[in-house]
Parts: sequence; C-alpha cells; structure tokens
Amino acid sequence: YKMVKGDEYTLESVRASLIRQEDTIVFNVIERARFPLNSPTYDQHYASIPNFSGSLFDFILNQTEDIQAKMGRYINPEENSYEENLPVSLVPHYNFSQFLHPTAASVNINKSIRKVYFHEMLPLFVTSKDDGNYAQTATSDLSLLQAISRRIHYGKFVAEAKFKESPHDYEPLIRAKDKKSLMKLLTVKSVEDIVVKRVEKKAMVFGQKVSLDHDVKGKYKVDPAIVSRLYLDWIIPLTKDVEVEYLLRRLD
Ligand SMILES: O=C(O)C(=O)C[C@]1(C(=O)O)C=C[C@@H](O)C=C1
Repeated sequence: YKMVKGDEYTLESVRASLIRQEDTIVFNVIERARFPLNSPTYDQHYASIPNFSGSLFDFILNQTEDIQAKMGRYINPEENSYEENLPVSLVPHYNFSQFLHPTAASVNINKSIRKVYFHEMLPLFVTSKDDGNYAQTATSDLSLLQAISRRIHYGKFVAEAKFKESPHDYEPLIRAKDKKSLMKLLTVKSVEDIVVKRVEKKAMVFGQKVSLDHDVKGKYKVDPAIVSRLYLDWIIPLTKDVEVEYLLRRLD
C-alpha cells in the first residue's frame, strides 16, 4: 500500500521520468506529422458547433479535459489542464504522494505552451496542406500537447528535488526573488546537451522505416533536427521557467 510521503522522487528518478517522457513526445510528434496542417481544425468560423464558440480543436480539448477531469486525471499533481474551471472528479481519489509544496498547483503555463505549440512548433513538422482529417488532427494535437505539458510541468518535480538537495543555496535567492540567479543555479548545461542529442537519436530510431529484408536508410518520418530543435528552443526553456516559478513560491 502506497504511503503519502513522496520520497520516491529523487533528482535521479525525476530525470529518468523526463527521459521516458521523451519517447512519448517524439512518438506523438511523428503521429501528428502523419497529417498536414489542416488549418480548418483551428478555425472557429469553420466549426460553428451548436452551443459552443470555438474551433474543432477547442471543442475536442474542452470535451476531452472535461471527461478526464471527471475521471480524476488532474488529481495527479503531475497533470496540468489547459482548460480552466473543469468539473470536479467523480471517482475515488488515489493517494498520490505529496512531494511538491502545496503552491505547486498554482503553477500552470499551459496558455503559453498552447500558443508556442501552434505558432512556432507545429508549422516546423507539418506540411501546409489540407486532407480533411480534422478530428484526427485535433486528437493528435491534444495527445502531443498533453505530453509536452506534462514534461514541462515536471519542472516542478525537478525543482523540488534540487531544492531538497541544497536548500541553503536556493533559499536566499528565493527570498530575494532573484529569478536570474535561480535560473543560473538550476541550469546544468551538460545535461541539456545530452537531452537534445538523445531526442534527435530517438527521432531517428522511432522515425525509420522498418523492413525485414534490409535496412531502409535515409528518410525519417520527421526530421530529427527539428525534434531536437523543439527541445532546445521551447521544451527545455519552458521547463526551466516552470522550475523558477515553482521555486519562487517554494517558501510561501
Ligand atoms: O535535469 C535537470 O537538471 C533539469 O533541470 C531539466 C533540464 C531539462 O529541461 O531537460 C532543465 C534544466 C537543466 O539545465 C537541465 C535539464
């Protein structure tokens, strides 16, 4: 039976989870890239859904998070919703370990993640065409957005593990609200470099054509350089923003 303690989280176990989450993200990028942009998916005027103002994507997001909230998805402190004012969970709560400081729940940067995803990330790995598969497209976007959000907000766990390892280094910076020095203190450039290289390799391995006759060389389903760029330019920097935001509230 699981204790409500949270000492199963260590910097090592948290980093191991980030590595596993790379698989989900890389695979979901490949899945989304099966479809072109399909811009009507995001067009509020195209959808005109009765009693709903928003795009097809907005509708799928809203309805999916609604049903997942009712089934308890957001009871897990590792999960953060895109929608606000979701219904309460209707099912018995599992006792998730309380590793994080209680203010963790107030750190949610999904609005920024959503903006960056649609405006900067997505256009890099889809063609600008339209094949009519709007519901499938929106569903793929949502799976990928949920995986990216989970990874970025895992920064809370990384930050807590780091804080617990050296509270005396973090406390004065938190009290001084010194974001810049906090950012510097939590940054481990060598780890970032390895992450970026590894996701590029995962994009090669997961994105190759597999054949029983011979190795199919050359073309990958998604350009591995783009996958590493997603991490370098957005996923890692946003994870670090979450770490700083979490730490700033750590002594409240
Ligand atoms: O592994 C860490 O120490 C993290 O803080 C995570 C992470 C990342 O996003 O991958 C972010 C900041 C560090 O500079 C290194 C890596």
